[in-house]
Amino acid sequence: MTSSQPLRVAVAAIANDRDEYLIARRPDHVHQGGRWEFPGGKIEPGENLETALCRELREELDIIPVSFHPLMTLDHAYPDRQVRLEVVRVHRFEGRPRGMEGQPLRWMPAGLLHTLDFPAANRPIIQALTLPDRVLITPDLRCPHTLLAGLQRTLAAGWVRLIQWRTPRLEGEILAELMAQVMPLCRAKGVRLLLNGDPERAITLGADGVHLNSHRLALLGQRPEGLDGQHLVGASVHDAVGLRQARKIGADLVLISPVAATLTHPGAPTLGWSRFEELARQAGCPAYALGGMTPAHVATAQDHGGQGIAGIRGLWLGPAEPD
Ligand SMILES: Nc1nc2c([nH]c(=O)n2[C@H]2C[C@H](O)[C@@H](COP(=O)(O)OP(=O)(O)OP(=O)(O)O)O2)c(=O)[nH]1
Ligand SMILES: [Mg+2]
Repeated sequence: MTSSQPLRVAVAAIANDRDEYLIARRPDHVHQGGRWEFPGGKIEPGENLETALCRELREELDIIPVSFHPLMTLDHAYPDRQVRLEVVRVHRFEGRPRGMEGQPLRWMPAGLLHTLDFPAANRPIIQALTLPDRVLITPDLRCPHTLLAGLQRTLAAGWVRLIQWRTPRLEGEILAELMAQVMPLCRAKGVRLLLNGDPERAITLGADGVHLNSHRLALLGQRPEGLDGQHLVGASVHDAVGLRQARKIGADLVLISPVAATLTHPGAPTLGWSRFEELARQAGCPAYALGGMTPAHVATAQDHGGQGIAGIRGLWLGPAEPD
C-alpha cells in the first residue's frame, strides 16, 4: 500500500427504467485498465461527494444527475492503491449519455452485471444492485408436505426472489428429497435459494449458495471452498466482531439481528435501528435487518443503510408455527 489515506472515489450506478445500468470501459493504460466500471472518478480536494459526482458525470458523460441517493461506501486495498468507493444510485438525470473521453458505454441489465469483468472492489456494488429488498427465511417445520405447500403458495405470490432455507430439524435423506423438489420450483421462478447449513451440503444439494449461522461463520478462515462467484454466501451477524469475520471470508450479504423483538428468540436484547445502521454502514456488502421485521419495514431498513429486511413472519404464506 502506498499511503494510509484511501483515495476517495465518487461512483455512480446510473439506472434507467428498465432496471439497466450504465457502464463504461476503462482505457487500457490506467489503473484497472480494460475492465468495465461505473462512471465516476476521484473526489478532488475541497469537493464533497455530490459536487464530485456532478463534475465527473459532466466530464465523462455530459449528463446532470437530478435524483440520486447513497448506496454504499466500500474500502478496498489493491496491491498498488487503497480506494474508498462512495457509491451513489442515480435514478434520474438530464441529457443523453455520451462517452466524452472516447470510452465505450453500455446499458446492462442488473442481472447480467456479474458476467462482466469489473475491478475486484466492485463485487459488493453488483450484489447490492442485484439482490432484492427482502429475504424470506423458511419456518422451522418438520413436515416436508407442509413446507412444500407453504413454498408453493409463497412463490405463487410472485415477489420473493431470495430464500434462506432453514429447516434445522430436517436432515439426511429427508432434506435431500425435499431439496430435489424445492430447487426446480425456485429455478422456474428465477428465485435463488441459500441453504442454511454446511457449505459442502449446500453445493451437493444444488442450492445457489449457503447461509452461515453465526457459529459456522466464526469457525471459518476463508470463503467456503467450491462457492465461486456465481454462488452466494450469506451470514448471520449480531455485532462488529461477526461483521469483521463476514468481511474476512468474503460474504456476499449479511443478516443483522435482532433489530426488534422477535417471536423466534423471545426476550433477547435488541439492537434497535441506530445500532443496525452503524453495523450496516460498516458491512461492506448488502445488509438486511432481521428480527421482528415485516415488509412494512423495508423503507426504514433502507433509510438506515440496509438493503432491506429478512424474516419468516410477514413473508411466508403458509403455516409458520412449529409442528
Ligand atoms: N470510476 C470508477 N472507479 C473505480 C471503480 N471501481 C474501482 O475499483 N475504481 C477505482 C479505479 C481507480 O483506481 C479509481 C477511480 O479513478 P479514475 O481513474 O476513474 O479517476 P478519474 O475519473 O478522476 O480519472 P483521472 O482524472 O485521474 O483520469 O477507483 C468503478 O466502478 N468506477
Ligand atoms: Mg473516471
